Amino acid sequence: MPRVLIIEDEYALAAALSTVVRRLGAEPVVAASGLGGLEKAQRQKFDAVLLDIGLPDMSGLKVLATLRANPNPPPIVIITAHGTLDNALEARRLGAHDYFLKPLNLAEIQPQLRALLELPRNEAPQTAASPAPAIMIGDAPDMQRAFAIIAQACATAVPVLLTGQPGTGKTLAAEVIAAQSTPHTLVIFRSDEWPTDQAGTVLAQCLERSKGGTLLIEEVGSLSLPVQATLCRALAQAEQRILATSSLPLLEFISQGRFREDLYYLISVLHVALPPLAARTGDLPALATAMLQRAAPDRELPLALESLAALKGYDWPGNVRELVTAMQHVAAVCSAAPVLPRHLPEAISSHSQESKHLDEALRRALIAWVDQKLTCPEELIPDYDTLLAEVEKPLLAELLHRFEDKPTRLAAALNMNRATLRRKLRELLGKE
Ligand SMILES: Nc1ncnc2c1ncn2[C@@H]1O[C@H](COP(=O)(O)OP(=O)(O)OP(=O)(O)O)[C@@H](O)[C@H]1O
Repeated sequence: MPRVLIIEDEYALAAALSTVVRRLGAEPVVAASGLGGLEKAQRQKFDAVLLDIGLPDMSGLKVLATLRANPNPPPIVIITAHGTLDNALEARRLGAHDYFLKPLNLAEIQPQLRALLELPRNEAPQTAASPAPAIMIGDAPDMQRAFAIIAQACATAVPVLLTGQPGTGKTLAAEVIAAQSTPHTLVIFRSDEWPTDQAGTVLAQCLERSKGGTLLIEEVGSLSLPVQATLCRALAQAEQRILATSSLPLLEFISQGRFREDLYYLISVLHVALPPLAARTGDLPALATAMLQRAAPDRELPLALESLAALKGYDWPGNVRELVTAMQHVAAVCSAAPVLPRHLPEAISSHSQESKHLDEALRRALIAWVDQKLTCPEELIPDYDTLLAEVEKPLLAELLHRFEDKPTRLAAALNMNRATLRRKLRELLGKE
């Protein structure tokens, strides 16, 4: 029986990971600290290691390096709460096989772990017939909410509606859910690909083919009203699980009489809303790194800070799909690391030009402001700390606003000392 070492100090997470490992027919061994994990790894042979970066006694990266220094180390998957580029790149550099972001979506981990352990199919009855879907990346609060519902969907067989702009990952999320259903047969029907007169027939065929498995109806809002009526009747005695996606505003369609309300309720027992990429720019470093690794698996292509800034400044109308293409472009044109703004597609790199203009505008405004402060007798010139406080005040107010007025989130995101931040908020903004 394969053995998996779980080095994780959060008891609940270690227990959940143990369940996943056991479900895969492997034996979990848990260590709650880095040293404990290293000791266990010395004594026993493991087929895989799940390693938390944030351990109480030592850095997970240190544990990773030590484990990797052994002859024939097993594949090591990093679990990190901070989806930062640095962590991910460092873990990759040290030879980590993969990394997962906290909070974990156990449903996603299962296929990855199964592939890692290379379990034969008969030892792993839950294995998806189709290849395991790619892992979904996302640390943003909206993505975490979506993951929580995806996890619930994986645990039941009720219909799920997945909504979001094109390219936000609706199909990917549906594939993740279908891979967890038994059996795993997934039939996909794309409503907007068929002329109205054929859609009904093709849908009926798909309903027949997917019996006992899952039917994914893509762009359900494109179905004509007669086909919607047929679907409603079919769903009353559905012999398959129904997943549906929509990038169209179904509720608006209902009020306009273009979408049946009863069908909406039938297909949306669970509702996963996937946020647009521009609303979760914090996920861009991890997403872009993963896409780059996929596009250039044999090369390390870290993104320069200016390139990251350009990615964050762009509005991503094509969402994650556009990011996938952008990183394929980078892999094709960038021959030596790091990835610079000039390696990005034109539409995106022009945003870094925009940020240069902004920097220039700020510099000019600052010159004018300093001129004004210094235009007085020398003894009246404010001291440096006063000037600095005047600049820092609007900066802090703006940053705090961006982090929902939550100093703890601001401190974590900008790597600030929490006590220092609180003091500054009190002194500069009068916030307690
Ligand atoms: N959270 C994510 N993590 C990793 N990859 C993602 C994520 N979301 C989307 N992708 C990738 O982005 C691409 C587009 O995703 P997908 O096809 O699922 O979008 P969609 O919302 O179904 O689009 P459409 O509405 O056009 O059908 C795919 O390559 C998918 O693997």
